[in-house]
Amino acid sequence: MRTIGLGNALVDVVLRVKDESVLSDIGIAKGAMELIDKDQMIRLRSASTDLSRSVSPGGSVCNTIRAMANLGANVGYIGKIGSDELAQSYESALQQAGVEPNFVKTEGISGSCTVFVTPDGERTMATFLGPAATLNPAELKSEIIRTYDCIYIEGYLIVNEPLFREALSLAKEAGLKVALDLSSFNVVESNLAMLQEVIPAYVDILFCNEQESFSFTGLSPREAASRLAQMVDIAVVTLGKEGALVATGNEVIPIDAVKARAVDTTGAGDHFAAGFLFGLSKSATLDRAARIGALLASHVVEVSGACIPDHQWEQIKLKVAHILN
Ligand SMILES: OC[C@H]1O[C@H](O)[C@H](O)[C@@H]1O
Repeated sequence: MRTIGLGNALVDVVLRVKDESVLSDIGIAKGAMELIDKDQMIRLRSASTDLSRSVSPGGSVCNTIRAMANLGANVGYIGKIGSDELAQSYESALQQAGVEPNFVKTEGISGSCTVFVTPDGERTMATFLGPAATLNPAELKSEIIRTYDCIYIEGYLIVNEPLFREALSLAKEAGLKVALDLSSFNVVESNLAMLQEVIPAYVDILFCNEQESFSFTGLSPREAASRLAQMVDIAVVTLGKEGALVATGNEVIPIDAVKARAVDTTGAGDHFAAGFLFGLSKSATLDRAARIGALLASHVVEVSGACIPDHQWEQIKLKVAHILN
């Protein structure tokens, strides 16, 4: 199964902060993602009293696609970047991982996400979309999309409604499976009606975490998983340390988390999705695919930022092969 990702191409600047007061100072709810403009981004970064900061390629779907490529999957990515150094390093990080990049390029600085990591490891994000926000439906190339079997889209794109709708209908017309991640509880709350319309109509595989599933259904995780499985073929509700629920038809399969010493939850859901989609691409059962997801999530939460270090992949691949066999 060849999978193409579509998302906001963003460079992450991960700031470890000493307590949650930073979040109330900047007015972002813990665990949420809020959009900010360039001036706000500059102000935030210079005002932040962070304990440490690191820069790495991010963007939710891009994290998933890069991790799938590191496992050896056949994957591509569509996103829009600027003309700065960040854009160059972003593109080469993808190429190095083996992703087929399909970037639309424009003038100016690339989008970036300021990720605040509090001492409990939770991440809260302030995103300057930059060029990513201007990716438009005409820039989606159907001749590229139709060479894939599955498209993976992030819920963050809902704010760009024409693009979001065009991607869904292009993919469906071309016979691709559509996988969607709900991205953030506040994105779900602000776009509930649209999601209620498009999910049953277009989506085959839905990923969300506990908060997002609650914002969408108002139900407990297990009830939500069952409800979502009435709308899509496969619904995955991730539960952090409690593991995940995978639902299909009338069946809900609980999946244990893989124990980890979590320092930063950035990219945990993205890596769960990577492992799960990789498993499906190898015709694994839902249980095994989700166990690969849990494995990848356990690795990424042990590092700062959303990138598992290169040297860990050989060992991860052995563990994945063990799960698949
Ligand atoms: O899911 C985590 C990702 O969301 C945002 O898109 C950040 O870029 C981060 O890497």
